[in-house]
Amino acid sequence: MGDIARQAPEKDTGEDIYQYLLERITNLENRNLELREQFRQMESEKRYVETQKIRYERELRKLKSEIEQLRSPPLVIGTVTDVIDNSRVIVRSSAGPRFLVRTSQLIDPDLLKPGVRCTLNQQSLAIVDVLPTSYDAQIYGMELVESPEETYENIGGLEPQIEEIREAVELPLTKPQLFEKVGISPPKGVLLYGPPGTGKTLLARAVAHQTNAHFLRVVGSELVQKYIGEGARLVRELFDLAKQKAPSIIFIDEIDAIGAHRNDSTTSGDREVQRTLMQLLAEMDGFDNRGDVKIVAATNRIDILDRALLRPGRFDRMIEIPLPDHQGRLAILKIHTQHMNIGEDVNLSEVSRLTEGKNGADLRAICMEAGMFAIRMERDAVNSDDFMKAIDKLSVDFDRHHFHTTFGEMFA
Ligand SMILES: Nc1ncnc2c1ncn2[C@@H]1O[C@H](COP(=O)(O)OP(=O)(O)OP(=O)(O)O)[C@@H](O)[C@H]1O
Repeated sequence: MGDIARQAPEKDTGEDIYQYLLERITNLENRNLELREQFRQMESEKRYVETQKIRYERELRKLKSEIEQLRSPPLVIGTVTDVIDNSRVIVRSSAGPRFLVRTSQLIDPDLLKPGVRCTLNQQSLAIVDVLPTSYDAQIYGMELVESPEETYENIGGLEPQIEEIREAVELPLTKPQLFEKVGISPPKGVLLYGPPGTGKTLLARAVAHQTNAHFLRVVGSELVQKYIGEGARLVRELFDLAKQKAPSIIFIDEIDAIGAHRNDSTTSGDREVQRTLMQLLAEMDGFDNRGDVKIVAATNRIDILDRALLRPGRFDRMIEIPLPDHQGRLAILKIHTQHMNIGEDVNLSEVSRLTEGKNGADLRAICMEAGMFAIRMERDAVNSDDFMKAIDKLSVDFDRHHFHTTFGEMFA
């Protein structure tokens, strides 16, 4: 600035004025260049802030819809006992009492006949939906797969655990005569326990694949939270369906949601959980362990499980699925990169060394993210740098998620 504002020379010979103007023009040009550069930088900062804004808006929308979902009350199941007119019917709720309820205009009045099952809003008790009369596993969030595609080769590490589950679940299904000859009963239920994302579901699916069995998966928390008063009935239907589809493997994920130890069941939610657990124990007790239905359950919280579940004849075989060690992580990384175009500079052993404490699900995410970095750079092979960036990104995401969870819990 000082240069530009310099005073004109006192001696105003033509030569001096010419020099002065030339200098001034050069200074102004330099200044112009500087300002242009600053402008370019600010433009790019603006673009960066705009993309950040879009990202945060997207995240906000996602979190809002999650909150919305969490806030929407669970539905009560009922059976229509009487139809008064097009807008009013009498419904017996699954918890027992009968109500005169209104139906929404969205529901075809022809569908509402005595005996039809429907869902009711927990607060207003208005009919929200009509359930199909035929048994439909999917409405209860059950997953039924004829024979899953996962095999033991898709599991990295966990060799001793694979061996154990093969003995406890696969052998009794494929060679029951071995147990008869020796005169011992195979285990009834197998409990897989360990931190999340370590391959418990994967292992159960692989056993079902190996034995050509149907795979029936339910999530403990959904059994008791999705349809109030239905938990025990769902457990009964789950076992009926498993017998009907035998050979089959029932997989109960998050069993701690129904099998947590509690001292007093005072709230109605607790009683619901208790009823569901009692039904599960009853089904397991009335079950022939030489049959061709096997039960596998999984939990991240073995410490809170009710001891009743772990008694002989119930989940009496427990298999720990720990976080992978260096060799385990390397094996998992090899599985998840086997179809990727990996550059020669990638050292998976190094990636494994840098991902201590990560689980199988994280490692899969790192491989995918590394692939995304290569795509963004329009390369067709993934290089070492992509993996390093993916590890950094996943660690940041993990910390952010952890922060949100802890922060959320503080205000819950
Ligand atoms: N040991 C492993 N080998 C290969 N892939 C794995 C392994 N563990 C986890 N994964 C990957 O992570 C995904 C999630 O793992 P999975 O659902 O089996 O974990 P989980 O232990 O059942 O977790 P949760 O307790 O959260 O239900 C799998 O589909 C798989 O792609």
